[in-house]
Amino acid sequence: MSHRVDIHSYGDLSYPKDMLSIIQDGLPVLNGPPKKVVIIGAGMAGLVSASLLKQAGHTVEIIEGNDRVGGRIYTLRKPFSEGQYLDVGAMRFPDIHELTFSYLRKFDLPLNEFNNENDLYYVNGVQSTTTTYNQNPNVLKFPLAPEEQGKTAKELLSLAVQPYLDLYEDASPTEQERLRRKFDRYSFEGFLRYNPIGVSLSEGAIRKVKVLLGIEGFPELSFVDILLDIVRTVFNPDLKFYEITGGNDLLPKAFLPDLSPHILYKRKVQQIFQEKDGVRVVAINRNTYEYENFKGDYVIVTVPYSVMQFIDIIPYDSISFEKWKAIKELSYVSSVKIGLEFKSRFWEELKIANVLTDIPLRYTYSPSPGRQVMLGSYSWGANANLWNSLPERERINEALYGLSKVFGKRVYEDFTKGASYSWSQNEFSAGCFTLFAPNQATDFADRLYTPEGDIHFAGEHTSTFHGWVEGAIESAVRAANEVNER
Ligand SMILES: Cc1cc2nc3c(=O)[nH]c(=O)nc-3n(C[C@H](O)[C@H](O)[C@H](O)COP(=O)(O)OP(=O)(O)OC[C@H]3O[C@@H](n4cnc5c(N)ncnc54)[C@H](O)[C@@H]3O)c2cc1C
Ligand SMILES: N[C@@H](Cc1ccccc1)C(=O)O
Repeated sequence: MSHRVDIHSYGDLSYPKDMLSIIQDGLPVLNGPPKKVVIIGAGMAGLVSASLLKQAGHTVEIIEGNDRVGGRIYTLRKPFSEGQYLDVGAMRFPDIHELTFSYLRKFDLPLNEFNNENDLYYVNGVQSTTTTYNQNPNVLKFPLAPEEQGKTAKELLSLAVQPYLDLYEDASPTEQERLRRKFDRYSFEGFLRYNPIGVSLSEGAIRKVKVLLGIEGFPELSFVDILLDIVRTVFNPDLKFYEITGGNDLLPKAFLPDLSPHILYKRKVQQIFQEKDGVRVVAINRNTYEYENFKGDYVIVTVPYSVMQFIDIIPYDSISFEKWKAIKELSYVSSVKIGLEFKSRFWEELKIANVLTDIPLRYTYSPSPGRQVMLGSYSWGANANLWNSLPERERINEALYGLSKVFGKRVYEDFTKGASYSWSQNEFSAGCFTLFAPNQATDFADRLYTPEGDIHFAGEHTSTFHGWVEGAIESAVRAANEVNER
């Protein structure tokens, strides 16, 4: 699979070229009077759009429901020891995400490589190093058809999707859009079973692909979105991943010296009024439980559409039926992460850092040197919902038990403290990130991001990089440019 993730960007700015120049040189300072812009949400989309608009001379006010900036970039430091932490939200940045790296460099944040390599499979009751598996893929005992024998999950997936990629890879953006829509009706599982243009895989081969390429939790979701967002990034061995040394929350926090005076925390927005002279945002102040009004010429909403359903827009029909449909139907994936702090880095003795398994853990990532908090379990979709059934204490016990099957009783001897985070139980996201269901790319198309009246929309869900910080930034640059040009 090719190194570059194919890019189609919404709006009239090119990705990454136009967007990089805006990040580096600012928005064009237009000759109109400065505008008052209310921005809802202080995650990356809110922070980037606010910083660009402020730099271009506009007045910005950021209304944030939580008590911190960052949103789904969240570095959990309590209850871990001093200097220890777990990124329970965004944890890795692929080096092809040029907008993200533009900000990491702009703020001169210290980076270290994120070890994204899988060392061990524990699947179908079999433990095998990745090396052994690559030499003999049959070692994991998936029941395969004769012509599938000896093939890795990546080879099986290529059998099925390469004809689509061959069509797509060198096509024009218009042709790529047509192809995306043509295959938008397929779920990932559906494409592999009824393959419209390639080899249909056996049931055993489909399970092998789902488990080993991270789709097991949401095979019912869009083939096209999953292929672009996960398979060709997270499981792409050609990409290098990085993290911020000290925690990824240092990225949103880097905006604070400039934006702190403009952020109001613990204000949960409940209504947006579109009025003759602009917009009025009503929020409940979580300190005083009083309602507060914020007026502006325009508003940029960066809130995930999942929780956007708790916000009224008045008049209701001041935004289109199609936009309401997108807000009410857009698919969000759940995710649970479990952090376990240990006295030692015992996994180094076994030379096993990252594990991919079909037991409830699903993915285990060991921390970079100097850190003792392991991401004991990281799961998505249905696999995450399994963990949502457990109270915190049980989640930690089950995660330790799962790890002990790989790492032995050292897990219990060295364990000191743990914590879990479930994103579907977060009132400010009600999920982890967007992943289209079949037909949603076609159904929603441009409606996801287009402004309506004086309301503009940003956030990873309105971007072409669902589930990545890159998407939040891309959407923020687009939305800030839209407002700046009005
Ligand atoms: C578990 C997990 C793992 C991830 N891994 C990666 C990764 O490794 N690499 C990567 O690049 N990306 C990753 N992502 C995706 C990345 O974190 C997001 O795409 C990005 O942070 C989203 O930014 P945003 O500004 O669009 O939304 P958010 O960060 O969600 O910001 C929205 C803001 O709005 C606020 N808000 C919500 N409702 C209201 C309201 N009613 N009133 C006021 N404020 C409100 C929220 O508190 C939040 O601060 C991951 C996400 C999760 C959850
Ligand atoms: N950004 C997520 C990967 C992801 C993106 C989009 C959909 C699903 C998963 C991570 O790195 O963990």
